[in-house]
Amino acid sequence: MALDPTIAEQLSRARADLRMGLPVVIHDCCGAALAGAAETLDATRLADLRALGSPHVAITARRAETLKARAYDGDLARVAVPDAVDMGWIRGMADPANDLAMPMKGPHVSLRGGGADLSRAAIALAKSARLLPAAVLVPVPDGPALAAAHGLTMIDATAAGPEMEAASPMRDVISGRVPMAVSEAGRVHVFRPDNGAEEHYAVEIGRPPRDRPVLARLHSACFTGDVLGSLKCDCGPQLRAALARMGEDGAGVLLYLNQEGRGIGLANKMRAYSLQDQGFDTVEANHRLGFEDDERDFRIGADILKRMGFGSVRLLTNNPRKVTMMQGHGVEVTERVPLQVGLNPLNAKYLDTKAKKSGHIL
Ligand SMILES: Nc1nc2c(ncn2[C@@H]2O[C@H](COP(=O)(O)OP(=O)(O)OP(=O)(O)O)[C@@H](O)[C@H]2O)c(=O)[nH]1
Ligand SMILES: [Zn+2]
Repeated sequence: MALDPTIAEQLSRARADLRMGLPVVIHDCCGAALAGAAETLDATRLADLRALGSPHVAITARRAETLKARAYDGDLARVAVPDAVDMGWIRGMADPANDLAMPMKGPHVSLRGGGADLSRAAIALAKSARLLPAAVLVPVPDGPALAAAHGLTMIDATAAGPEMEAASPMRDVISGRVPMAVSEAGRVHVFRPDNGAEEHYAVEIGRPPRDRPVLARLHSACFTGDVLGSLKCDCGPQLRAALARMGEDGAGVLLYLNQEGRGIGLANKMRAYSLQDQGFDTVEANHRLGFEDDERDFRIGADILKRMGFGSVRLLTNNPRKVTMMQGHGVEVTERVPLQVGLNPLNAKYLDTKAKKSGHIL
């Protein structure tokens, strides 16, 4: 029936559940598990999980490396939750905040064999909910019965994998005129993905012709830099310089993509900042949290540009990866236009790390 939620809709519900601390049922051909996010599960719900069997905590191989836990499943590790531990232990497995002050005591017992697909889906869900990429799972004999009995969201891991990998169709919801300091001919377009994820915005300056390369900027949201004027990064000055340049030229398009913290969300970015205060650089901090260096989905930017009718761009960026990604997703980059602004004593090391480890051109 058309009223039945699609897998994309079920995943969106599951993200909301996990953010609230409510476990979800994940199943595939071979079994089922009850899964909660390590960040949000509480003691009562952990007790509920324990009443059903022996839980394990699933963490990414990046996080496992820091904890010295064996990642037998390649990209992830499933670590048995000892009987005597409480939620503090589970949070310690997921959150590196106290790694240095109070290291987690091993040895950690990693599970081996038996398949890790349900754990993989649970980590991917936690990550896409912008939580720490770690989940607590307990195998259950009859997933559908458990979900029905308690009104829990149920996810088919086999369908969820490809759905989470796929780019969600984006709707052009509305646009409105916004006169701006850099140009009175400003217009903001709002794009909404079908899968219930964040909206993204396109700021169009003037009326750039669609049949010629447009001056374009893909700007990833940075609340601290864009709004607060943080000196830890160069985002605020880059945002303003890009808009100013488009204003001077009389035409351009700036995509404001809600991919805060290179796609890990503001809470996780603040966790990364705390680690940076402990001496780790921007890339190491992401890894200790269990993330990759850059978790952004660059297809979103390419899709929005194409939907607006732009097939080729002069891209304002210092990041060669953005150029490759645009080309790979059907947007021709006729020129990379450097955007080097906002260097200050407090972000010099950060920019140096981006040049050395992430290939940015200084
Ligand atoms: N995870 C994480 N994200 C950060 C950090 N500092 C800034 N960001 C985010 O990084 C994104 C900006 O990415 P950058 O790498 O500065 O720039 P870029 O967009 O890849 O490249 P340019 O086009 O040259 O600016 C924004 O989403 C910021 O919120 C940090 O230390 N850790
Ligand atoms: Zn920033």
